[in-house]
Amino acid sequence: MPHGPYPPELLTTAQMARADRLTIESGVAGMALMEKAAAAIAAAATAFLVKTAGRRVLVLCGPGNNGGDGYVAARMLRSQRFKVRVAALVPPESLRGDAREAASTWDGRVEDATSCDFTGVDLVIDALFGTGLARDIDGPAAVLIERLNAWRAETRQKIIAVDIPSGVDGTSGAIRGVAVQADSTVTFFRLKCGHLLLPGRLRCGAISCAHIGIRSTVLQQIAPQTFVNEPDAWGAALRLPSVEGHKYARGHAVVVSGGASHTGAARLAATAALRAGAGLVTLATPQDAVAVNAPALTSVMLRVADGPAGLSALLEDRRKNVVALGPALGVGEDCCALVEAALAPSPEPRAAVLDADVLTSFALAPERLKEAIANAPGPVVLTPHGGEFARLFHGQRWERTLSGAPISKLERTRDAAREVGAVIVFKGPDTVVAAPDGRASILPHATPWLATAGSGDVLTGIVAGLLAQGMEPFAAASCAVWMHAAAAEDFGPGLIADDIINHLPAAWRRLTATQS
Ligand SMILES: NC(=O)C1=CN([C@@H]2O[C@H](COP(=O)(O)OP(=O)(O)OC[C@H]3O[C@@H](n4cnc5c(N)ncnc54)[C@H](OP(=O)(O)O)[C@@H]3O)[C@@H](O)[C@H]2O)[C@@H](O)CC1
Ligand SMILES: [K+]
Repeated sequence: MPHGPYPPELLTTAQMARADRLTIESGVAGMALMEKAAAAIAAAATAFLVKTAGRRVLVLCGPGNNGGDGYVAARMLRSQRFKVRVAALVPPESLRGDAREAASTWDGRVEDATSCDFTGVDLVIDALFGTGLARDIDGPAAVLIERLNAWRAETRQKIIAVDIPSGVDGTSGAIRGVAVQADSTVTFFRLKCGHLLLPGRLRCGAISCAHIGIRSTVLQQIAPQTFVNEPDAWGAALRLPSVEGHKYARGHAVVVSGGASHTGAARLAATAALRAGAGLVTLATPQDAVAVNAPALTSVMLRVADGPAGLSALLEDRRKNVVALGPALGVGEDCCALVEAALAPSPEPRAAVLDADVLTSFALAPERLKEAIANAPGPVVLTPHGGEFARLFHGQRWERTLSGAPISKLERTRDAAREVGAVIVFKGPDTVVAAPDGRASILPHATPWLATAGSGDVLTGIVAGLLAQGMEPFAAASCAVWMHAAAAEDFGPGLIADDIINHLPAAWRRLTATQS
């Protein structure tokens, strides 16, 4: 699993190549970057070998600069008296540029990687393909990677990946044919999106990021729009309660309840909105559910709001600045009408969070949802999981471009956010948040225990609670995803949705510690 914290920006492979290029154009030799990259790899390998008393290292080198890093790391490890073998996919004489120069610094034997033997090896360094991977791997290289993975599974020996496990697409996280299963990955300058997106993330093991002499000022020209979802990315937008503030200054969220036999989800969302810091939260309940909701609430207020007219009347109070609906609301026309009431123009700004049954209800009429969002009196956040996303944005089912390049969850979320004009939280182990202006964040880690009933309802509530406090919507959605994961991590195994709510104070403590 990834280890954070990481530098905030995430790059595509094209952006990373540009960072390399800009650095080299500014007068830093490509070989100097490669030496530093290799030194980081050698340091990771040494730490592992010392810990495990291992001695024998096999470095697998590919046809580009990733292979170049491998040759230099091999030389460095041999100078520390480890027993190092190098096996390459192509003869060193066929290499070009920095990779050729790097290979020339290795004066030992170079074996043919496609027939190399793993027997007795303590550690493999995977320097086959990095950010230059351009197509699916097939033929002898694919067979080699399959043999390598089988060796690891059988012997439980370890693999360190140079930059990214070979076969993982650095931009999309897709597996291009086959991919190395690494135990750790040492990347350079900034993580790539493919390190955090599934399935790529699962191939990386623990990820570390080394500084190799690329200055962060190159990012001014590259202007990345994707960020690791950690407090560095959105902490500045947090609204912490002030000493002189009162509850109305922290906003008033309304959460809409389903009917009498479907009330729990909305109560989870409402309680989570309070814990996320909303000053007041009202549960808008149909008359038939009052008797169920009333005894189950304490700090959340209860108001009857029957149908779209009832909700419109409730929202006439201009202090109610956020409305959340979807959890257990029921799928169908009634649900769509409630959403239209919630998003109806209003003299005061009012944000909305739409989840669950709302997303399914509009699956057959996405244009209608788009129109309601366009006329809404404030920002809108949609929080689909994979199934809801696929239903609502079925036009975006393609996973590859016409040229065969994978289209990532990140790009699909970004396109959908632009298309619908709302911030989208595409949930999953690699939750992506994207804004219509192109900004996006990816959650670097989430406990599998978060996949539990009601977890999504709690997330909806946290987003609503942060929006109520006036947080900018992309930051609010990203922060909510982070807090949700942090609370779950704090609780640990056995988690149920109620525990996420109860552990939000721990997430707040972690968050405020990063801000001081
Ligand atoms: N100076 C720098 O820039 C620095 C770069 N650094 C390091 O360089 C790495 C990037 O290097 P890179 O751009 O040379 O790409 P890399 O990943 O080695 O592969 C390209 C080669 O693979 C080939 N190929 C592609 N796909 C294939 C496939 N499916 N099956 C078979 N072949 C395939 C492709 O062939 P082609 O497409 O040209 O036919 C080409 O020959 C980066 O990850 C980092 O480790 C660091 O040292 C810091 C300084
Ligand atoms: K690699």
